[in-house]
Amino acid sequence: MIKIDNLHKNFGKNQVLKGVDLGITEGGIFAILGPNGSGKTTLIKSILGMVIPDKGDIFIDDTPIKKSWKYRHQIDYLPQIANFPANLTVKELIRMIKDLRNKPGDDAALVTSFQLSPFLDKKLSNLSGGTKQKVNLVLTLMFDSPLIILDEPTTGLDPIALLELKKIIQKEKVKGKTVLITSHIMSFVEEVADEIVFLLEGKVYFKGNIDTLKEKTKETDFEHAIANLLKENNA
Ligand SMILES: Nc1ncnc2c1ncn2[C@@H]1O[C@H](COP(=O)(O)OP(=O)(O)OP(=O)(O)O)[C@@H](O)[C@H]1O
Repeated sequence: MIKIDNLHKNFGKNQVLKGVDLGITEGGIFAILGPNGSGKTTLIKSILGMVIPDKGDIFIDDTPIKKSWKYRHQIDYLPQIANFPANLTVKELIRMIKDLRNKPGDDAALVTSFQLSPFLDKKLSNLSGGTKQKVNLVLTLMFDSPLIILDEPTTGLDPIALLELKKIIQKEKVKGKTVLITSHIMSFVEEVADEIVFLLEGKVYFKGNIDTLKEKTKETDFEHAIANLLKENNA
């Protein structure tokens, strides 16, 4: 579904991606991990065409994304930081995003799952951080696209919302969707991810499932296995 060849991206002197090669097959949940600043968001934004790489190619369903934009209709994206127009109500924002995408969106079940009904007529500026994140998730997950990209979806969520999010992501996977997630919450990653893609030093340092990672690092616990990857590299 996604193929990335030798991707490079610099921001000035800061070489963030230094030859990323990655293949993501269709169907399943893939966690993109790595220390702060390792380039996870840069990689995601490159896939979305929001960051233009200096070198390398990205293919989605065998088509290069360069100079193309139509492929983005097939992607539902949750940005790490969402900037909502403060004066709109939640209901108005949901309607606006549906109009903008010109696609039917099924928000009702998500509003129920995240217990957002009492907030529908409230202005976005009056919502708490966690409630804003739930709205952000509704805006992303209400469309039925084959590829879902979630940048730090767990930020600010309470335990009930976190449980709902896990259920929703698993349901999407069962439907055959491909889900890319970044998260610093290792327990969440361990529960949902089929595969780990670990970025370090601008490259994919490890790709595989959690059992393989544990074997490779000789750790029985996932969090320690990840820490071990970093130690191994002296990062
Ligand atoms: N638009 C930009 N202009 C300049 N530097 C940028 C820009 N976007 C990202 N960077 C830099 O690129 C590096 C990678 O950032 P990125 O946000 O991709 O990392 P990340 O792995 O997602 O980090 P985190 O775990 O903290 O979210 C950082 O050093 C960051 O400062």
